[in-house]
Amino acid sequence: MIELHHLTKSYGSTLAVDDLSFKVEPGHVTGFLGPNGAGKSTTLRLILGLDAPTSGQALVNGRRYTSLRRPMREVGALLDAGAVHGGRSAYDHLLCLARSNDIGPRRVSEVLDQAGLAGVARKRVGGFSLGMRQRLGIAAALLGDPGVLMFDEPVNGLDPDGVRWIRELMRSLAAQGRAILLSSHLMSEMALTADRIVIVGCGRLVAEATVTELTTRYPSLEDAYLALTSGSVQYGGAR
Ligand SMILES: Nc1ncnc2c1ncn2[C@@H]1O[C@H](COP(=O)(O)OP(=O)(O)OP(=O)(O)O)[C@@H](O)[C@H]1O
Repeated sequence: MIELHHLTKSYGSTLAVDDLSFKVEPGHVTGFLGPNGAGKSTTLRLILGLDAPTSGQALVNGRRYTSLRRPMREVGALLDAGAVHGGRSAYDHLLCLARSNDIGPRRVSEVLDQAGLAGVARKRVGGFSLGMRQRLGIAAALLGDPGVLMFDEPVNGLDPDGVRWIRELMRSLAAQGRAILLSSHLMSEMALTADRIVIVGCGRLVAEATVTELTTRYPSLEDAYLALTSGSVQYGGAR
């Protein structure tokens, strides 16, 4: 479970996250939506201890990320699939991560298999396509078999087969009782994958509802999103 309590982060005069409170419960895929610059990535970074909140707190299983003894066993995350050493093989990349968290090599092979990368496990990551890097990032997130998982735009660069794989993976991870936080701008995919939605705008909570509630009140999830965020779009193009 992820819990945010009045989470706030400012960078100079920019209030990136503003008094944000919500929970990501086990057994659900919670979609995390908001316009560009709404504070989604900052929130994910704060949950992972990659940045410190100005005030408030983000807890994973009741504790701050930085106080988790073996963090990969509690929470896995895909934030930036490009952040990988290109000179290493996929297997070696995952093995390094595994060793730092007391995870054995058998698990490395399991997640490579699960991510469909077993055939390229010994190839250098530098030669991977964007979709293959996404798959590797997902394999890394799964490495510690964590109960909490966070994914930032996981379908970026994936082909239709990969998109369906991600959708089914997210749903099966939730069905196993894990808490999944999924950030994406792809409304059609979100409607098929998530069952709960949190929408932020200008760092603040705009809406928290089930997909069913939103699609009952509005013609589609996209319509709900556009109506609810109309006042908080900072970078809208001319129409
Ligand atoms: N390290 C930083 N230093 C200064 N400002 C930052 C930093 N990180 C984020 N910001 C600012 O905080 C705000 C929220 O950014 P953030 O990346 O969290 O938004 P987002 O919802 O993830 O956007 P997108 O959908 O475009 O990825 C933006 O105004 C951004 O410019």
